[in-house]
Amino acid sequence: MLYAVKMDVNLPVGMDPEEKSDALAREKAYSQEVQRGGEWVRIWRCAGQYSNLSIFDVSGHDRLHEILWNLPLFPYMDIEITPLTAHPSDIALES
Ligand SMILES: O=C(O)CC1=CCC(=O)O1
Repeated sequence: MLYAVKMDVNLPVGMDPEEKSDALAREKAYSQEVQRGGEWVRIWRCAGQYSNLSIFDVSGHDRLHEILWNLPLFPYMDIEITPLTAHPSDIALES
């Protein structure tokens, strides 16, 4: 199943700099590991926001939840999930 996921990151203003850089490094490593596995298809920065918009291709809700729950920055995120289905006007689906 395909999902569009928007993650808004809200790091605490007074976060310890070492804790912050450690969390960011772990976030990147974890994200890239899931990307290399093929389930995290793309990630974009939302221009002008500390947010990303990502596409996931996973087995279902439970697997998506597991991936997101394990993000090191999960405690600092607001997450909006949109399950995707085929659009009848998508020329990519023409045969
Ligand atoms: O958008 C961000 O900076 C948060 C994030 C999610 C995965 C990643 O590598 O960074």
